Amino acid sequence: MKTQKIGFIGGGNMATSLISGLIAAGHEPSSIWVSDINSEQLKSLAERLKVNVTASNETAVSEADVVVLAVKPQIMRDVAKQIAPAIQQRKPLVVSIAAGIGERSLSAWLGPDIAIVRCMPNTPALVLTGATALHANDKVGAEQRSMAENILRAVGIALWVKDEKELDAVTAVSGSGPAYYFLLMESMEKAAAELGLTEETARLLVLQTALGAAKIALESSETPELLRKRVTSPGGTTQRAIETFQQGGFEALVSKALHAARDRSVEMSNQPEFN
Ligand SMILES: NC(=O)C1=CN([C@@H]2O[C@H](COP(=O)(O)OP(=O)(O)OC[C@H]3O[C@@H](n4cnc5c(N)ncnc54)[C@H](O)[C@@H]3O)[C@@H](O)[C@H]2O)C=CC1
Ligand SMILES: O=C(O)[C@@H]1CCC=N1
Repeated sequence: MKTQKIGFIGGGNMATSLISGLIAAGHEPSSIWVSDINSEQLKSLAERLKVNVTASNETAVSEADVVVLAVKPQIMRDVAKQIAPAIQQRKPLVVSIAAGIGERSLSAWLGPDIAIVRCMPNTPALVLTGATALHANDKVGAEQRSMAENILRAVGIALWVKDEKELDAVTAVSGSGPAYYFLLMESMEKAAAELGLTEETARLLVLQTALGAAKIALESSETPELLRKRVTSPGGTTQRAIETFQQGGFEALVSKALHAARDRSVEMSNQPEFN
């Protein structure tokens, strides 16, 4: 894997996370190419990460065994059509991280017989704690599957899903998920301030508690429900808070929010510009 040449089309937030992770995992910066229309972004990537940069998407493709499409979904069609001749010539593995763009659309834009892996990463990739789900089209061979998996594994966990449709649920759970936890952190910090704690104390207690809860849940063989019950002394403070959450419809609201995100993902993939 370490000798694979990887071309990133788009060098923004997610691409920068992936590239940082790949380099931290031992991938040679000299075998990574990044193209972007933003010259400042390219300059910063070249200086900080010592990767090859270019303003030409075709050049990034022509150097690569794996091409990672990391531009916004809204411009994916134009970018894919622009690089299609270079892709057809080289036939690299194409890995797309764009939300809502289906393999059928990518395949139509890039031309026939292209091995495509579509995936949904999340922003904790930036701190090497990402969660990504991947799906491969029927042109992807075993070696290419492990190439794609290795790229995403460099920034966290990577799991395959059988059906491309599952990526809509994945988007609702882990793609958007960091924002849900941030919302809970924001709300807890505000409430802690109302209870008289300083901003700094509130922030540190909320963040360390989130980290501790995630760590204990990951390291324990017990379910979150059981772990919650362990914190909840009968008749105590936690019980009072949990009852307040449940009386306010917390679980139903979480379910409604995830369904709404999943439905939006489906809706986005049906938009004319995504097809
Ligand atoms: N931010 C998130 O939480 C997640 C984002 N994604 C997906 O990752 C992709 C990238 O998102 P971000 O990195 O957050 O966006 P970003 O805006 O930080 O990066 C996109 C980059 O593409 C560049 N670009 C624009 N037009 C271009 C062109 N014609 N050719 C080459 N480069 C061009 C921009 O200058 C920018 O640097 C999106 O498709 C998004 O759906 C996936 C999972 C999570
Ligand atoms: O909000 C969005 O549409 C993208 C997909 C997952 C995270 N951000």
